[in-house]
Amino acid sequence: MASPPDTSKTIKLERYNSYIRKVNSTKLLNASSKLLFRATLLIALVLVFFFTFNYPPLSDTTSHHFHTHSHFLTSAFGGGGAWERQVRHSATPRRPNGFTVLVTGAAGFVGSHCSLALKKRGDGVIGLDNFNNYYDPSLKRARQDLLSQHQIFIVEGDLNDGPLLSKLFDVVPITHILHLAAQAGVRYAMQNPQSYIKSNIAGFVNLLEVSKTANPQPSIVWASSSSVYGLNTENPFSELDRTDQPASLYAATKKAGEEIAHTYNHIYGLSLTGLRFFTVYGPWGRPDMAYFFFTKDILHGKTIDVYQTQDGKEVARDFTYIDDIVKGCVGALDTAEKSTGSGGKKKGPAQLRIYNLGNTSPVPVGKLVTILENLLTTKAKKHVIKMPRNGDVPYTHANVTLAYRDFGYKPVTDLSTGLRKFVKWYVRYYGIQPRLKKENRIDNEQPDGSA
Ligand SMILES: O=C(O)[C@H]1O[C@H](OP(=O)(O)OP(=O)(O)OC[C@H]2O[C@@H](n3ccc(=O)[nH]c3=O)[C@H](O)[C@@H]2O)[C@H](O)[C@@H](O)[C@H]1O
Repeated sequence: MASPPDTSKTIKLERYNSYIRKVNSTKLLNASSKLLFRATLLIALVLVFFFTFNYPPLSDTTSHHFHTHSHFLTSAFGGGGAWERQVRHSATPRRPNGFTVLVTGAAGFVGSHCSLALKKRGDGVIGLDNFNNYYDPSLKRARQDLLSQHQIFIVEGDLNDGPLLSKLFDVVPITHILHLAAQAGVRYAMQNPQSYIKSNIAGFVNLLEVSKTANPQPSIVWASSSSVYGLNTENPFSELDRTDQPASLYAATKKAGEEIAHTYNHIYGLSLTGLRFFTVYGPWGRPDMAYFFFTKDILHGKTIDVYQTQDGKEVARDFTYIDDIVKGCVGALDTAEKSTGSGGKKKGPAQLRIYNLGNTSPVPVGKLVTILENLLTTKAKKHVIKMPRNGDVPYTHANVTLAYRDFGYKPVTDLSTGLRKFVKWYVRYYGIQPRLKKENRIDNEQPDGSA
């Protein structure tokens, strides 16, 4: 009888094979679990990276945080970009201890003149302007060209764009803000009230919101207005007077600005200086102002409306020449103390100031017209009418004692001299050659209107 097959070997072989199968499946299991683990880790890392640097912000502070990262993102990836380089080049001071000034409204009348003055003395200047069409934007573009000839870059954007403002603070260490962007114009407020709320209230608050979280906080000088004196009769107007009778929405939004400034100074320690400008005029001025459109209308033989008060008196303004205003703005910046807050909390009381910047010698509008007629050697067609109830006030007259005391503000340009410079600029800019008297002919004037 054949011996039974030696199954022990078979069993061993089977056991060995099953062992090998187990080992292989364990190896396979290990390999695939390692692969799975690495894939999970990679996905987790990608998600962490995405949500850290790209998740849309939920709030302003987040957006500030977000923009810090997004800035990090661009620079981390070497994405400094042409825009950031332009901003930095424009904002870098060229003098020891120079300022880095954000000038809002830099394509505007006062903003462009101040930007040039600050840049020429070696401060860094970065402009912000939305180039709106309240008046002919081509004039704003022409001012922009003039500034770019002096290496001043204007960022095209709106005061209400929080992320953009935060980004600017991320890109350059702004030490001062000269806040001149606003919806100006006393009479226009009756046509477009919302524009005054958007720019003069919401825009200002947005700028203050970004400033309070900046580290370090900037010192802020901003444009208030002589119109806050409204229907006051005590003159000359003093900063110590009550100012609770605004005659226009424009004036009310500027007055509100002064109260908002007090609040952000009190809570967050922002250093704030308000400047009450008195009917500023000069080369590169605003076409919506009487001295400007009177010039245009006289040259084109159009009738002009010369206002009188309700009781038939002459209407007067303390017309202030742009070069004097620029000195006032720079003086206010130079004497502005540092803000005392950081990270949205104040460490101590901060400077809060208000100054009149006027010419201290009001002139009736009729006299302004006479000066223009002489300069243009053209008789005006005048329509003398009662001042419409459109927010206008009978007169303004500035007491500038405080500005003189604190930063040596001293206006030196009378209306005749200032209007002569304005007319010289006007006829050159618009390519008009009226029958100007010899002394008014264009001679050695600089492109920016300075003699
Ligand atoms: O100090 C300010 O804070 C303001 O100044 C400026 O306002 P105003 O002083 O009203 O200047 P402006 O309009 O040039 O009228 C000049 C004179 O002409 C009279 N006027 C005006 C128009 C007209 O058709 N006829 C006329 O007689 C008119 O009654 C007035 O007496 C800025 O526009 C304003 O943004 C704000 O900055």
